[in-house]
Amino acid sequence: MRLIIEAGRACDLQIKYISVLISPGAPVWAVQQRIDWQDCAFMFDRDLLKGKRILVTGGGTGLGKEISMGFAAHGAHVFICGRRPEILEQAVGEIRTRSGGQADALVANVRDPDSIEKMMADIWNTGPLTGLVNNAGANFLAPTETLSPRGYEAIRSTIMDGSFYAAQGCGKRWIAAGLPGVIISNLVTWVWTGSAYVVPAAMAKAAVHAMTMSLAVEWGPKGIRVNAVAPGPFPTENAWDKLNPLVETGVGATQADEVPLRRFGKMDELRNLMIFLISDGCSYITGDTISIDGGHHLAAPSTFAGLSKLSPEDWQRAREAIQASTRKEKEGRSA
Ligand SMILES: CCCCCCC/C=C/C(=O)SCCNC(=O)CCNC(=O)[C@H](O)C(C)(C)COP(=O)(O)OP(=O)(O)OC[C@H]1O[C@@H](n2cnc3c(N)ncnc32)[C@H](O)[C@@H]1OP(=O)(O)O
Ligand SMILES: NC(=O)C1=CN([C@@H]2O[C@H](COP(=O)(O)OP(=O)(O)OC[C@H]3O[C@@H](n4cnc5c(N)ncnc54)[C@H](OP(=O)(O)O)[C@@H]3O)[C@@H](O)[C@H]2O)C=CC1
Repeated sequence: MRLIIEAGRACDLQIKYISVLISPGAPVWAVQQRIDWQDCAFMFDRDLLKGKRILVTGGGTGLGKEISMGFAAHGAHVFICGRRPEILEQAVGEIRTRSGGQADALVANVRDPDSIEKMMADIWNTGPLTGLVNNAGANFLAPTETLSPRGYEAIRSTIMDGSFYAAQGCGKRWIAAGLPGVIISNLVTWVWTGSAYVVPAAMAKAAVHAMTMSLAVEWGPKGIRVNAVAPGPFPTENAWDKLNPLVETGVGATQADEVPLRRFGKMDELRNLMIFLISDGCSYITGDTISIDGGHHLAAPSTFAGLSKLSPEDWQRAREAIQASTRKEKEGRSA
């Protein structure tokens, strides 16, 4: 909680500065929304994604919700999925209201291929998708020697299996119908650097990086583009609960001060890259993983290497804090 407040404070500073210019006295969230849409409107035509139908896995929270918001605001019909119906319904309401665009939610568990297949069939019943964003993710800090098979499996299956089955579900339908398509996976810069203490996530994201290059070649002749983005730190509630649960866990990966651009990423910046990559204007880019991290991974503090100073007692407290966050999430799940 402390660290979320810190991230919020860093964000507030930027927002306050701009709020003086735009709307003095407006609540911070309202100013933020107005700034977000202004920036997007300057960057792209608001009809850029008209006619597109895009699934964003894990689109009910965090980066997935923000990306979905950007697509819908540029004319796309977005579909979001996750395991918590209430969270998804809230997100759909927010996306429709803020973007003025179209959004629908489906409950699905990307760790389960049958659940993904059912979701794809349900979506295709109303028309084909034109794009997929593999965004659903799972992660928590832990010394690798303490991980149980179930802990490893939870992370690997969400990231690696989920991205594979979702890509395959779309790809096979596009190929059968002779339709083009676009796939973008949301990775992390650890695909190049690795990271201590989040080894299953670093491994699984690297696997999806390999899938990106491989499928770009296999499906390129069929008109299917496959790319990925590798963000640096963009603070979200869930990611920070799982990756920065204690005062002691504030090291390189989740800190802004060693990013060469000296700040966290902004949602608008990620949205702009995603809108570009999924649009027809980007038709000659495939097989690439594009970093969006303010130069973080090149300056080398972008991992959790600094956590080697934690004691076993610190790790126990970290584990309890992370698991309290997971328990809170689980209360809302129906899949
Ligand atoms: C340079 C960049 C900087 C920033 C990079 C940010 C990169 C971001 C990556 C992210 O993806 S952040 C996303 C965070 N959001 C989530 O993780 C949402 C989804 N999370 C979940 O579903 C859970 O948190 C889960 C634990 C991953 C899986 O849930 P599931 O219901 O399957 O789990 P459980 O039954 O609760 O646990 C399974 C297994 O895992 C063990 N475990 C859980 N927490 C810990 C821990 N902290 N340490 C060690 N082990 C843990 C748990 O004990 C279970 O194992 P068993 O005990 O049953 O053997
Ligand atoms: N925040 C950051 O700084 C960075 C994030 N990323 C990546 O961005 C993505 C989003 O992260 P972020 O927004 O921070 O975190 P969130 O936890 O907010 O997002 C993860 C989303 O995935 C969904 N999800 C998790 N497991 C499953 C599952 N089995 N089936 C369906 N949906 C699932 C969750 O919903 P539910 O639990 O309801 O199923 C949630 O909406 C992740 O892939 C992450 O690795 C990459 C680099 C940096």
